[in-house]
Amino acid sequence: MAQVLTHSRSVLHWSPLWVRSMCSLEEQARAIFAAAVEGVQPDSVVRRALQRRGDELVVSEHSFKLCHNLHLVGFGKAVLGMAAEAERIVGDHLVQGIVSVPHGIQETLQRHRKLNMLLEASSKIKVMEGAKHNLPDTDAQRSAESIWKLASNLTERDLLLVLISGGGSALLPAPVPPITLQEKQEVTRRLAAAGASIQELNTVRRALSLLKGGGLARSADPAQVVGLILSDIIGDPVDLIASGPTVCSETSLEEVWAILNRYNLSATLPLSVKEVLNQTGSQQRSRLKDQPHQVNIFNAVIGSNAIALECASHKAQDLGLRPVILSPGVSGNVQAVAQLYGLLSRFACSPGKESPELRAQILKLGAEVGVRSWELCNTMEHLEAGGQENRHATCLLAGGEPTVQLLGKGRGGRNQELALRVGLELSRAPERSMTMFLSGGTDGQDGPTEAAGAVSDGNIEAEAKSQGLCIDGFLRNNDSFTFFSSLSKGQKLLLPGLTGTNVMDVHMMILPPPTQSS
Ligand SMILES: Nc1ncnc2c1ncn2[C@@H]1O[C@H](COP(=O)(O)OP(=O)(O)OP(=O)(O)O)[C@@H](O)[C@H]1O
Ligand SMILES: O=C(O)[C@H](O)CO
Repeated sequence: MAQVLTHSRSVLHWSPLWVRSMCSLEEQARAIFAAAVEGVQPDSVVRRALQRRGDELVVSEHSFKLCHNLHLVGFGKAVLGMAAEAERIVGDHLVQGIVSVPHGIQETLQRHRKLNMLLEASSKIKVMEGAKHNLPDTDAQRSAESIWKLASNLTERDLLLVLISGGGSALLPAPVPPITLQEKQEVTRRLAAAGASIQELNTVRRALSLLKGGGLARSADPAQVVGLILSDIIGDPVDLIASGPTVCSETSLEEVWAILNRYNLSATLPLSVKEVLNQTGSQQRSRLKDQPHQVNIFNAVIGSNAIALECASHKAQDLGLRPVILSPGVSGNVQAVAQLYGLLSRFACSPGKESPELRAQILKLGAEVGVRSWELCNTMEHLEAGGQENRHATCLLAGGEPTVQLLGKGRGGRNQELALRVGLELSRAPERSMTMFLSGGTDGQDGPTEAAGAVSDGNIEAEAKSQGLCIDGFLRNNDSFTFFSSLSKGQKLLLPGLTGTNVMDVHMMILPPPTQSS
């Protein structure tokens, strides 16, 4: 492409050629995001993971005998679609099922015409809604009791298929007596408000619950348990996703107390919680009085951020781009994540000329946001090779769940804030860059907003200025949704609607070959 910037970085000087090219990059970025989400739809993940071979059910090369002995339970935001597909696959081998799903989800899926995620009228699966606002409530507790009863009545000839996805912890509350639901909820609420991570939160939840931390699988013994898990936690830790009801974990009470101490909660815990956490090993064993010596459990992660990135990568290739996957584990402060993407764009803009300082800065920032140095080195190698090859644009893909420090009172989400911050990095970079950035939540909802995320590029600061919008002000107030809604009539927002799945966020940078970008 010829010279694309005619004079300065001001919006008034971007050539029509440049604007056209950016539009098509944006369309490509949106299509790649759609492919990432499509690849982790609840029905597609179940279809890929679960096969029928005659009277056998096959999951990741493991086969289980079917003889009208299959029982199904599920809990989480995506399990309705998973259950619908599982029922289509197992047919009349299904005896009964119960799924605990978010309040209002059936009506929402109907409204969005996601009919393949709904059960047939003749379904043998009972749908129980609960956990309004993602908080465990008495409806969810009733669902948990029904699920426990179903599991406890199984025999050794039965197969229990357990469908698990994010949001499952709130949808399967079963506090250890004498802890009440309100007390358990209060402990988790206070931990979350104090800034505890999901790993810390679920470690505590496991210790206070009858069904979490393998309790559900234990209650199903001697039946064979098969857990199919759609992961919404970085690294796909099966013992922590939905607090691991099918993973018999040895929760160390020291670890639980350490977490409660870390957030200064130990002294003010309800007495019932202290009582349960102070139980001796033998008291705990008698609480789980039917605890078997060996439980037959098989767990498989069937959908994850990494799988979404793979699907995105295939789409990018189909569109003629060079896909490079950075990491599915991006975490940490959104500001640091934005800086890292800004630096990677700079790196890609100057192949062969990058300074050792730039490389060192990238490695340092990467470590702060959960990206390992081998992932960064691998990515930089690909970016260099792409620069030398000089033909195709590179599509850099990453995923995870960064965090936003909420200081303002505006409306936004971590994806929109990230897109805005990366746009600013690109706008203020010393090199002219045609990099296009996209960040989106795979569930279709970014924070308390209607959008999943947004796209941005190095033109955003000038564009905002020409429309009287001051980016720094919006950022100070965590008001990224209001910003993107106002900018160019909301054209940069990503609005896929509710997707029915959730494997955290997808980040994407499309980096044109250096001759086009500098
Ligand atoms: N005004 C805002 N600006 C930026 N981020 C925000 C804002 N308000 C909330 N958030 C962030 O949005 C996140 C919560 O939104 P969301 O419900 O999409 O999270 P989630 O982790 O994807 O939830 P789930 O996994 O249960 O779907 C929190 O990380 C919070 O910091
Ligand atoms: O349900 C939960 O615990 C969270 O979504 C993490 O899996």
